[in-house]
Amino acid sequence: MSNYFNTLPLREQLAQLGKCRFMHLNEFTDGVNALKGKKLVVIGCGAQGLNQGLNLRDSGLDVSYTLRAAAIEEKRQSWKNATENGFTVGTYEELIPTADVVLNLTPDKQHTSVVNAIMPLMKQGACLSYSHGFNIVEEGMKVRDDLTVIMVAPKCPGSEVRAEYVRGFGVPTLIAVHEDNDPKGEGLELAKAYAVGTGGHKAGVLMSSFIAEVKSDLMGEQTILCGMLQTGSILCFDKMIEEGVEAGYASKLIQYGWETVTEALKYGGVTNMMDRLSNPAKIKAFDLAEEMKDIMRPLYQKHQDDIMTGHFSATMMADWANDDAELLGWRAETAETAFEKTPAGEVDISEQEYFDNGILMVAMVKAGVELAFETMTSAGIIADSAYYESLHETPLIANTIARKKLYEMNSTISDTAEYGCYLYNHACVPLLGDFMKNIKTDVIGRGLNLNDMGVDNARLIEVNHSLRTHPVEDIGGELRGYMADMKRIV
Ligand SMILES: NC(=O)C1=CN([C@@H]2O[C@H](COP(=O)(O)OP(=O)(O)OC[C@H]3O[C@@H](n4cnc5c(N)ncnc54)[C@H](OP(=O)(O)O)[C@@H]3O)[C@@H](O)[C@H]2O)C=CC1
Ligand SMILES: CC[C@](O)(C(C)=O)C(=O)O
Ligand SMILES: [Mg+2]
Ligand SMILES: [Mg+2]
Repeated sequence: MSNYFNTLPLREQLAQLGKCRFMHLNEFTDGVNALKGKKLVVIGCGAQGLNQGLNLRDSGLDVSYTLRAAAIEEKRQSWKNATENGFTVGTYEELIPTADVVLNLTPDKQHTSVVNAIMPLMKQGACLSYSHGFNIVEEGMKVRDDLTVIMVAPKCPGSEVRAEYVRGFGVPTLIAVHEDNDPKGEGLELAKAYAVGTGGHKAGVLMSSFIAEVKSDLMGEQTILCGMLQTGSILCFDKMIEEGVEAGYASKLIQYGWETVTEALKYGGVTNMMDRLSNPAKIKAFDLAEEMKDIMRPLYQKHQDDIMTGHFSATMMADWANDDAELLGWRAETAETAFEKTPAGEVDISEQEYFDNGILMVAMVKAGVELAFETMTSAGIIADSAYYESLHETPLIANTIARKKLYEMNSTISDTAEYGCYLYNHACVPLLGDFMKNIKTDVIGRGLNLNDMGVDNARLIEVNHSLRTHPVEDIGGELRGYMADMKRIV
């Protein structure tokens, strides 16, 4: 097996990267019909497996779980997740031969061995589905010619896939059919029905390609979504402690601050998040973000370049072959950071105070979202997809930090995202070292404390214009518009 993307001619690589079309609700009038009466067998019952399975069953589909033998014998957490929710659980030999659709929801590292184990057991003409295309695109997995291969990738953590469905809505989802494996031409109909079953069609479905999904998903998770929030948490906390801010206050400001400031992002993009600041604070955050964008741009470009060339996947796979030594080392190191070990204090922080005393955090979110979006789109990722992988998903990841800090974020996301997050963090903390030397508590911890809130009109107009005309705001306004429309329909 070798990197599939790298085997394609350039024009085909570009065509696949640029494949992305927002699908309208009227393209889903057939609902889950293409999957009705079919047997869906999910492999793995973790973050995505459990939550997607619950939604698909509630949408009237026949869902059961197959787990590796040891998980069943030892009644592991995955076995408990499935059985306690009333699902049938069986071994590969018992369930895979009965499946019309096999949903591979095991960690990416396991895909080659899992797919090789189940392929000989799969029915002639059945369908194999993924929620992330790493195995196909980066490892070059070849799937039996008679099998249809699709992808249905929710653009959010598994917990939100379920929570949004229960609220009567869904999460934006990217679907794709592997062009080498669509023998009966039914891949798209199956993927659409699956997206309806998870509720994704209500929030927005992008019809894309395995390649575009992998190259954008990896980029988002490594940089703004997880890497930047981890780096920002560590740097902001350490700075506040160095400057004498009370530790419990500093811990709380960060743990809940990301969630609060990105809630504004969710409703009205970067513009609305920045509008929550006073005029002098907005100009300060804007300048800090511009400075950080200049410092971090080469790092964002390196991550995107390494993802495109396959350097990133080769590096991570080398770690897989080395018993995850780097991943486990970084995980242990994160658990020992001062931010992680300092509990949030019993102190009240109002919603507005998170903005006023977290100007640097707002600037970090702005810089990270814009850089990730700019870097992805300049590499050929379509704006809709880049928006979901930068701005849209940031609040969903911030929610996990509010629950249980970086531990919760890194255990909720996939192992692939966790590895990329640490990789980014290791490069970004030293990169921002000199910048952080000039940071004081006026922008993190205590606020500007100005007697005169006046600003120069011309400068404010310039800043507002720059915020409102950034391309992430254009596509964001359009896509959030679809989501608001659909919320009214539900
Ligand atoms: N985490 C997320 O929110 C997102 C994940 N994805 C993608 O979804 C897929 C699943 O990821 P995620 O939900 O994070 O995975 P998890 O780590 O949460 O769950 C993995 C499940 O697979 C089982 N498993 C692990 N190793 C094996 C193995 N060798 N053979 C069989 N089963 C195994 C585990 O059970 P046990 O160990 O008990 O056998 C567990 O039930 C990945 O492709 C990921 O990239 C996509 C979008 C978001
Ligand atoms: C952001 C990380 C993610 O891509 C996701 C939840 O979408 C993952 O792989 O977990
Ligand atoms: Mg993702
Ligand atoms: Mg991912």
